[in-house]
Amino acid sequence: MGYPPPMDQNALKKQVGEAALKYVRDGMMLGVGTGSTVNFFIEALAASRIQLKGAVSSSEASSQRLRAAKIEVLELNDATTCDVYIDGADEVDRGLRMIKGGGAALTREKIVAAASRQFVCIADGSKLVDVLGKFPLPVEVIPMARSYVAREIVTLTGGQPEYRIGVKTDNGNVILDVHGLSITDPVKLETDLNQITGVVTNGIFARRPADVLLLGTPDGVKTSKA
Ligand SMILES: O=C[C@H](O)[C@H](O)[C@H](O)COP(=O)(O)O
Repeated sequence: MGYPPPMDQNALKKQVGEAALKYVRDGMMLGVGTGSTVNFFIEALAASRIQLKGAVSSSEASSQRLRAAKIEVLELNDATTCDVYIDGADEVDRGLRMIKGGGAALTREKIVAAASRQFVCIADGSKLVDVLGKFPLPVEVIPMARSYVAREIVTLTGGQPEYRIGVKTDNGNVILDVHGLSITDPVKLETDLNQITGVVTNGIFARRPADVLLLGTPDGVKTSKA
């Protein structure tokens, strides 16, 4: 006996999900992301006494969880803006730029993030990287353009796009995951990929990075600001 057992990834996700409550106040319009880390945040929010004005959700899955927690979910068009957006990431760098979309929710996430005053990213320590791209980059594509877009991505990036078989986004589109990238200029690649006809959006969040990163580590939650 002596040393406590190491914290597993889920314990670290729970830790940051709970820590994110600090950024949420009564009367706020809250943007809510998608994924296992956000699910811990929704649990913590449901158990808290915080009375929101409402929430805007980035996926059908998160909307269901919010409603189950008796939190009113509004359309972004009705809410107009969100005070804070809380979401996870598949990778995040020290400039608080991210890769997102491992759960196929990237487009709605990017929209809600864009319409929010503050973006708080919550992630376990394994998500922190020096250079984005080890995690295959998700790109949401209009179904009929899939092969064309895949060829254009090869030409543009040299990466290898892989069709995420059996997955349809909440917007009715498909996902290409691009392997083999080392993204040294995330703003440029985010912009360039979005110029390919048939791309809805890609999972680089660099033009609108997070404002705050809460990183779960065995030594506690580490906070970084942009
Ligand atoms: O599409 C999914 C989202 O971008 C998630 O935020 C991302 O995949 C991280 O998910 P998790 O918290 O489950 O690691």
